Amino acid sequence: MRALAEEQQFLNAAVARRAELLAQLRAELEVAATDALEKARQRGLLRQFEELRRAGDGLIFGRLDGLDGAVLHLGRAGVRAEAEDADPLVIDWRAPAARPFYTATAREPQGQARRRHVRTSGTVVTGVDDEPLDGSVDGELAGEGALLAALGERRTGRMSTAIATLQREQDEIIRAGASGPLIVQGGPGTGKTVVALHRVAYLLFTHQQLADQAVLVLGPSPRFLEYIAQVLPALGETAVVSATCDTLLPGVAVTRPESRAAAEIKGRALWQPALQGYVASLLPVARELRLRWEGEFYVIDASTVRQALASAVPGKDCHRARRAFAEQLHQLLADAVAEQREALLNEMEEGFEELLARFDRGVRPGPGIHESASDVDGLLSEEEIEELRERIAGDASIARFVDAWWPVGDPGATLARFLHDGALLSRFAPELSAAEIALVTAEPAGWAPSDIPLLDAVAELIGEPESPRSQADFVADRAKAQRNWTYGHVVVDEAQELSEMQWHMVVRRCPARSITAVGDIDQAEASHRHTTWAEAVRSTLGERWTAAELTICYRTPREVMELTGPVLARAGSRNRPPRAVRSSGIVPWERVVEPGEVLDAAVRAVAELRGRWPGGTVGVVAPEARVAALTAVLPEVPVLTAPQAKGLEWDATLLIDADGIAAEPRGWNGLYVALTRCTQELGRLRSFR
Ligand SMILES: Nc1ncnc2c1ncn2[C@@H]1O[C@H](COP(=O)(O)OP(=O)(O)OP(=O)(O)O)[C@@H](O)[C@H]1O
Repeated sequence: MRALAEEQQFLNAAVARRAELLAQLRAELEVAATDALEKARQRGLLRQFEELRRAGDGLIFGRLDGLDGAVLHLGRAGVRAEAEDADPLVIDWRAPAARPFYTATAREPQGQARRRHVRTSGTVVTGVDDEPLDGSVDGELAGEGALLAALGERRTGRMSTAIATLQREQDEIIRAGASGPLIVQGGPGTGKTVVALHRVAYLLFTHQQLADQAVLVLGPSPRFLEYIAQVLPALGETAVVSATCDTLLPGVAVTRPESRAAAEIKGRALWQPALQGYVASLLPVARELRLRWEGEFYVIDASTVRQALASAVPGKDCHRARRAFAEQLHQLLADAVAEQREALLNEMEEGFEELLARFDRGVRPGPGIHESASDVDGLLSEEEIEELRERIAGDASIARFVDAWWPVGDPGATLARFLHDGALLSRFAPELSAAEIALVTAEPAGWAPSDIPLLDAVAELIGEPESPRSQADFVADRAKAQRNWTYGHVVVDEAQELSEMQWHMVVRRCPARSITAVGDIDQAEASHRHTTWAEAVRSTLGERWTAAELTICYRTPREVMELTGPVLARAGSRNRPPRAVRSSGIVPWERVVEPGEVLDAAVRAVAELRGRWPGGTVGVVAPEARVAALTAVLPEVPVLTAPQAKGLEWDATLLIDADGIAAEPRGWNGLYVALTRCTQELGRLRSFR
């Protein structure tokens, strides 16, 4: 009771101080910014304001009592004390000082005597959980009571934050350095998504420059992005773009499905060199160029053109190479004009002194151009040649000449032509068999998911014409609008699904390779053939990545996890399912029904589950062939295939026709996913076929 009153008193003070700070920030933000510096400051203030505004819920959630008597309160955002030089009233959960809250144990107390979880509802403290770190209790979990309470809560269908109950192995990944790729393997329910999103919040807090570069979060499906949507703003982050691999290219949408065979072929890394070769073959071949300038023809010989191409092309995309070549051509033409004039003058000098004198007067430079030797001998000075070059560079007919000689296609048309031409495919992708080429060329028009990374690769090779950049206020909007935006960090969830070409697309978005990928290689459902992370990333990251692992399953109760071992083995995995942290006390059940009774039995079972989990969620997972019929009779619950259920969770799952799921492509992996979606209860319906 004393503890509750003590924390209530502290929370009251924090609430009052937050209100004060919000009022101060609001007043500062009302003053219009005049210069760039002031605007940058205002953006910082706005960020602080937003963070503090959102921190109303969870203003404090924890407290550390040091062995030295020091007391620290932790919250969703930092709250400054009134006195300038005083310690903060509440420290942000991402600050280094907050770390022992997640990592201190009885064995390694890190200078702490006690960890306290403070539960609040709005501005009222509803409970405290004390955990002494003096060795009197030695649990594996940090704040076990609070964690189990959080895990036992009803699922709302939207993901919630876990800042109060993050565990040590999760915290280590969240706060890991971000200078290179980190791949996190974790079985179902081990908190991979939790870790990925909290890591984004942590990195943005710790590395302020990331707020200007934006962070990209890639998820497997729009449904999944919706599921996690409110977690990041709740964590206080706005500089984040979330997308799926299919929606990464501005203005491009997937318009058709595809076969697994086609997706597998088009996901292979071989397309990267194949597309490079094909796009390079579209470069113009050096030849003599005849250009017209102010009524005269000028000739640039083939070897000069070859040299200009050789210096313009390497290391550049087509648009940039063409711009570099055009610049050289402008100079070459200006020089040719000057030379021709010199030759003409020489000729004239020989026989027509009088004419020369008149001509010389005629080309006298205009105001602003310095007198130079040319006025004396009729030659063009360097300044005049420069002025001439500028006129050539700005001339529309010269630009048209370059465009016609060096046409740069649009990425979509370029890729479509390539994919539908068997001769080109066998020339540039010799690894493909005749049957594979036939399959690719027979694909209909329009973009399938596996075309998007190819399109991205071609777009990168071709580059962008010069166009104005988005001026949107928020960095996330600017990043989203620009295909070749360089992100400060990329997080990939369900990364096991990525094909090699999709991995290329990810790396292109962050050439510095500040990437965190989380996934479970055993839940892979996509058509590629990887069974290890090393295989999946060999073509993009090589050996240069760090591995981390999550080993504890927070979601699925022990009773259900016990069913998963044999399924995982049938999926061909050498891994063991993660260890479940808790038991629900509910034994998974199974009913066997006649084939004609599946729909009725499903309706009855869902009604029972919904009755048993009021205020919670129920999800149904079934083989694809059964989804439509089940959806028709179960309009109130999601009915999904195993791949669609990936990453989601419900209080109770009804699994229909496990054998049917196992018989689908990569079906045992799918069944492993389906079994592990529930937080409380698993029911199964089986029918004889
Ligand atoms: N430290 C934690 N505190 C509270 N809840 C947690 C914690 N870690 C994980 N959870 C909860 O456990 C569940 C599973 O987490 P999450 O979805 O991140 O797992 P996952 O590894 O991505 O699972 P899957 O691979 O099956 O999609 C979620 O409900 C999440 O909120």
